[in-house]
Amino acid sequence: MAKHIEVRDLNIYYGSFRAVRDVSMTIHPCAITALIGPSGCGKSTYLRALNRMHELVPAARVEGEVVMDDQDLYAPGMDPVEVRKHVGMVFQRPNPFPTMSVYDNVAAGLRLNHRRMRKSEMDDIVEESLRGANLWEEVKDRLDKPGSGLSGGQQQRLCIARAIAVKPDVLLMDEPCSALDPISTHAIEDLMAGLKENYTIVIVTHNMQQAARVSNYTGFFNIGGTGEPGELVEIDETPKIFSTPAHTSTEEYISGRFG
Ligand SMILES: Nc1ncnc2c1ncn2[C@@H]1O[C@H](COP(=O)(O)OP(=O)(O)OP(=O)(O)O)[C@@H](O)[C@H]1O
Repeated sequence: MAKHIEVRDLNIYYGSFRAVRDVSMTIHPCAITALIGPSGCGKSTYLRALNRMHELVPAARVEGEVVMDDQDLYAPGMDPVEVRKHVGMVFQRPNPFPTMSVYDNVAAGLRLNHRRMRKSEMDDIVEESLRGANLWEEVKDRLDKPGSGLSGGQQQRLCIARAIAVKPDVLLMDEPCSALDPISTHAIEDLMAGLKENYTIVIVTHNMQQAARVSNYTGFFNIGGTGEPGELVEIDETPKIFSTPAHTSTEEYISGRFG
């Protein structure tokens, strides 16, 4: 079930370096929120803080709150592994497990998460996830073949199927189309449009046309200068950000004057 997220005063560090300063935002359920901004402004760092992946980097830490439907993901005692089950992630480069079959790639998370599951039940979830990722028709006759044998766009949809198989509430996507050709990009964008009916989706993208095409809300991040932390300049409904943003720097960025 798609969840509402309230981020409050998030500061994100790598050791003593503060990469992201004081971000607060509302992330709406059943909608796509795009994060845009120049290189190094902390978009990916911020995205990884939303499912507690940031802390996997040695000496990395986060201050502030990420409240998902009243539950602070950073509350004491909250298990980060449990958080990552509810907040799934799709990365820039398709990263299927190379030696695993298409089927096993989708089943991998389920096998980790669930106690015993009947084969027929597993088959159903694998099919449902591949259908959900718009890939079933292309792979249903090669489920036992290696996932690495698929095209780049198919591999990325396989990774999305793997992410949704465990039924997360939120899907984080870090530039999911940057390694893909235009046709595969189009397929992923179509897929996102369908997925948002059931998920809260946050996507980092360098491609402003993509943000404008797929997202309902857009957040613009910027950075004061080298060594300075990234900050959220503004977030609003996407048409508003791309037509009448509140800040000059947003207008300059989306019109291509920097970044
Ligand atoms: N593992 C790390 N250790 C130390 N600093 C890091 C690490 N990863 C990122 N940073 C720094 O944190 C800042 C934000 O980086 P981040 O990758 O989040 O930016 P970004 O906006 O996603 O950039 P891009 O658009 O180029 O992917 C940068 O100054 C970067 O050098």
